[in-house]
Amino acid sequence: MAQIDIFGSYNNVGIQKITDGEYNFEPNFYNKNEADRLYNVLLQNVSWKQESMNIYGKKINLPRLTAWYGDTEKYYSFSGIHLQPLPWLPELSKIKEKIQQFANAEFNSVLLNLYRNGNDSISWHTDAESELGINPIIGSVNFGETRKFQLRHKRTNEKIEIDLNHGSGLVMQGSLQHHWQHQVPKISRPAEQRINLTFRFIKTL
Ligand SMILES: O=C(O)CCC(=O)C(=O)O
Ligand SMILES: [Fe+2]
Repeated sequence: MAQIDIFGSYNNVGIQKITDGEYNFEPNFYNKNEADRLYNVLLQNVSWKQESMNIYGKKINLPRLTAWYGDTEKYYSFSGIHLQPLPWLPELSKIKEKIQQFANAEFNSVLLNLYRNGNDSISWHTDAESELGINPIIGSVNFGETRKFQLRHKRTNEKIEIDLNHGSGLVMQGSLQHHWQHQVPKISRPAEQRINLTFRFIKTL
């Protein structure tokens, strides 16, 4: 298999069964017009916040803006941040319906990330918080700048890279969250803003 660099497979559209997990990538989840419209609606109407983390007593801003929407009785925490979801915006509910169909799964909340430029990022982590249960299904939708989404197997260090383009949809499922970490690294080239939505199902606590 031809390897361009340390990351595997660039040609990874559709359902991909990988070591210890699977994902489904659809670059044309939304057409250009619809993606353009949703990008603008979300940029303007989502309540973007600068959240911070406490690391060894120091307040560190996350390198991106975030927002959290969902069924209002759900509570969620990640990286030590406790959030109470905002009630669904109409456009977010519509995106939820569409990604539910694609993922063949139900979601009750969405975490949104706004990467303002190439300096914004999310570092290696899993979405395997206990509230999400065993083998969580995560539905991701992307607007704006194309950014690299990287997966890294925790044991074998195997790596996969997916370009998450404007209007794309990605579902991570199976045991993927337990065996693979993912990240969106910083880039040095000039970059426009990017909006990512990750839909999740949080079990009632
Ligand atoms: O921006 C992305 O594509 C990934 C975001 C992510 O991993 C997360 O919010 O947990
Ligand atoms: Fe994640």
